[in-house]
Amino acid sequence: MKLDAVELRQVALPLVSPFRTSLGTQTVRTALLVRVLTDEGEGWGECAAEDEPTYSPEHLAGAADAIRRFMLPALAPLELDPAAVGPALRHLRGHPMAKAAVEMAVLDCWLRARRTSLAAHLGGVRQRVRVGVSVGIAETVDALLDTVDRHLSAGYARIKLKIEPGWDLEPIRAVRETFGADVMLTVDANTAYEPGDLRHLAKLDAFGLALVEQPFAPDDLHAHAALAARMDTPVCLDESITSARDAAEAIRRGACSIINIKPGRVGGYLEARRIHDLAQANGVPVWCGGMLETGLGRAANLALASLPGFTLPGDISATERYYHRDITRPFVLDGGELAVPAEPGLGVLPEEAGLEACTTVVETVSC
Ligand SMILES: CSCC[C@@H](NC(=O)CCC(=O)O)C(=O)O
Ligand SMILES: [Mg+2]
Repeated sequence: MKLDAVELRQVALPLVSPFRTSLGTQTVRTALLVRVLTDEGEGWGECAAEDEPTYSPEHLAGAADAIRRFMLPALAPLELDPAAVGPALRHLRGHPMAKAAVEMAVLDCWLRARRTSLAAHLGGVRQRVRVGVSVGIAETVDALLDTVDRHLSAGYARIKLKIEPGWDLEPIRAVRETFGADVMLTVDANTAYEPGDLRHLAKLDAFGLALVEQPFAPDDLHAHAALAARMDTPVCLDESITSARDAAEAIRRGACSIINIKPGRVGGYLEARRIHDLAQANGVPVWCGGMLETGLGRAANLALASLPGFTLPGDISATERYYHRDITRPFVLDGGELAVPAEPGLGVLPEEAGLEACTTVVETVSC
């Protein structure tokens, strides 16, 4: 498959409500979309990078620049298939989310031309996946309880609460006491705590949480291992895991016993599968994290979440959790589950009207 041209498009999707984490508050999701035009058809990819480099070192404008100036010139001369993209970009350091977006577009195009779904290509075993929802830091505990009640009524299989110093034990206790012991509950700190908070964090053991996600800095495996040794509640890593090699090291060091896999963070869906396989070989459950993706990334994440080792509900919420209007058909929760797209490629396409309505920038790079 040969690249003829690549379209880089920025879309801005207003959120239905502000989403606050320890990293800040989001009211709009600006996303970079990659469309490859090839001799075998077209394919779409979505870059997980956000406007600002707060979740990870990447940001949207930098990702677009890295794709435009370095990745496309490296790929243009090649006869491509999805497995060739990673090796062809290996000489470029970092930029996993930018690389993942390009590989995803090549995957979509290549699979559509071969009438194969991404789930089938990755080795999916489920037609539907149980999904959870991520709940931001709220103004008050009462407001949090209202939000959790709404999501439980919608049927979500797991509630994830964002926490940070000053917003942790009290809201978790209130949710547990209000909704009972049977609700699957997790927390995510997005690296907000310091090693000196270890004794405080160990108190999370009192709430029967399914996991505690990324309390410390991405590169502090020692602190995560120390907490894991002090707590019965499993420690899950997110920002720390940017490759299968990172996953192997974190497991070896006892820094995690569960992994949140985000294809953008690790450089693509093929590396995500490698992490899944490695985690399975080590008895480590995995689940699919979210980056407030549009329906393109949401569809691809459902394909990934259909693999056998994805045994915990992921952050793949229904479209309405974040957006009044998406660029693809909406994903609708049914009994706490979402259906895995079975059509070729991603199984979804942007809808012209919706796409144009939220497009802020579009450029075409000839290859
Ligand atoms: C900083 S918010 C994005 C990263 C965050 N993602 C979520 O909380 C889930 C977002 C979603 O539902 O897509 C995480 O660290 O897991
Ligand atoms: Mg996280």
